[in-house]
Amino acid sequence: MILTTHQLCKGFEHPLLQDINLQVAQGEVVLLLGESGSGKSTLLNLLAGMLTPDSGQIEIAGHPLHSMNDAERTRMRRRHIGFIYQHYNLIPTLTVEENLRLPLQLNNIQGVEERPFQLLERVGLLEAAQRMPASLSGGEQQRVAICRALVHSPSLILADEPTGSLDNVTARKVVDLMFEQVRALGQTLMVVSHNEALQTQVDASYRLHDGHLVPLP
Ligand SMILES: Nc1ncnc2c1ncn2[C@@H]1O[C@H](COP(=O)(O)OP(=O)(O)OP(=O)(O)O)[C@@H](O)[C@H]1O
Repeated sequence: MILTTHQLCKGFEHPLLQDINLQVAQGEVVLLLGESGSGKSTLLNLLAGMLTPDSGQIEIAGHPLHSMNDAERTRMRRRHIGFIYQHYNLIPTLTVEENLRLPLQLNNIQGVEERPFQLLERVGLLEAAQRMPASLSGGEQQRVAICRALVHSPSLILADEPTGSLDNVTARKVVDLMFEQVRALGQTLMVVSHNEALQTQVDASYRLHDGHLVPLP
């Protein structure tokens, strides 16, 4: 398993996530649905090591996230997680190419100098390599962000409402492209969305409801 959680619990003023048990295998694409405020982003942030659980365990690629200190969790996140945000979160002062080189530099990954260009070509944005993010449309920025999440071949890609800022037509194209690239590269993805129709495009779907993770048929 690439991702395992055991009896994971998290609350703020009130209990939010209760006894979350989840298993995701290498290469699986998983959809997480749930009403606004049900805790979807909180669960993703726990899996990314950006929040710590109140109790329970999280293992990513066999590494026990729950028992790591802050520095270890940051290293783990950089190396093993690719994150796709609703608002793209590209670094505005770096070119598209430089944005894609950053995960490689942070992880000291060498010998893959062509990889940013190969990924940009796959998403139809090779000509945009030297442009600044602000000069790209929202859909184009999200295609770059998908490349950034894939570039260091992380164990797990987490996407939090990746099409939430896009119009319907662009959203559809971007999400299709994200699934296509993730599957072509054999990557593992967990995507949060409000779009129930995505259930037909994934391997497993869950709904967060009343603090519990309910598998959908
Ligand atoms: N750091 C925090 N401190 C206090 N409360 C928080 C914190 N983070 C999240 N919450 C609360 O936890 C609940 C769940 O938030 P979360 O963002 O995980 O929901 P969500 O399912 O992703 O919602 P949406 O679909 O609207 O993005 C909300 O009531 C939110 O206010």
